[in-house]
Amino acid sequence: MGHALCICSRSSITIDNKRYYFIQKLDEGGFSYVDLVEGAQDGRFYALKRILCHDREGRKEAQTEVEMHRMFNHPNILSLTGHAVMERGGKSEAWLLLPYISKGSLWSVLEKLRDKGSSMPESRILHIFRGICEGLKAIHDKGYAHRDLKPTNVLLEENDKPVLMDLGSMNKARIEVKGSREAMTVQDWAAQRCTISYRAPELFNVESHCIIDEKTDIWSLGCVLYCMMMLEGPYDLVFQKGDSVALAVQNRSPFHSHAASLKDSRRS
Ligand SMILES: Nc1ncnc2c1ncn2[C@@H]1O[C@H](COP(=O)(O)OP(=O)(O)OP(=O)(O)O)[C@@H](O)[C@H]1O
Repeated sequence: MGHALCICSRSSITIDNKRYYFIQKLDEGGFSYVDLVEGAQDGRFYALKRILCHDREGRKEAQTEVEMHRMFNHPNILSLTGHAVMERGGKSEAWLLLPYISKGSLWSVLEKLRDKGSSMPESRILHIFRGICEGLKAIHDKGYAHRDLKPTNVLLEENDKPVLMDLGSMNKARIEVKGSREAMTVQDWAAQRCTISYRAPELFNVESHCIIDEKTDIWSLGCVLYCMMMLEGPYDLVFQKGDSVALAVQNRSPFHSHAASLKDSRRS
């Protein structure tokens, strides 16, 4: 575990005895802030993800995210350069130092194409999709599932190599549900940690006696492929219109619901 962290000046931090300069804010996730920092020694850029831990459970979750990164050494899974825990005024933050991927997320690339009225060529879709599959396979081969695969959680390197990120929702692939209380716990967890428009149907209404496994990722993978082809996810419109994604996912095929929503939005 990382240690020896201090704030040396307003604009620099030290992790594992190495100093990093703050450059700019990059993004804000649902559970974290991400800043761009530069290594004082190596001159490289890194993304510093600061996860706010409100309680012991939050600290445990952040620690799990660190362990998930450490479990993999795969070209399609984001590696972890360093890690530290910062305690301030009774609150704690877990800091994850990650290699900075300058091209940003797959979603930002798709958004730009959509804004230009362009599309992604099939060969490019297949190249990116293959890399995502390889990263996912590495996770599944170790008996884990990502659980929050979506275009904003795939970073693209300059050569379009996809890198899976945000391992904060990852857990053991096989979850045996025994009884209604356990089913509700899994369902509530999924509602918090698995993005609604990419969430597999079995996580919306978890049955009292069932096995949840890595197939949840395969559902999300299909939604990501759809998004690369259509420049929006199959349930994005349903979500934007405020309709029930849970119903759309469980009762209708995505293509059907997407086509219906498109028709509706054209009518209005
Ligand atoms: N290594 C990186 N290189 C470049 N950008 C990054 C990197 N890590 C994170 N980001 C940016 O920060 C955003 C938020 O990061 P991340 O998804 O890990 O946070 P989160 O709090 O778990 O977010 P979410 O609510 O989407 O689950 C990403 O969508 C991406 O734009």
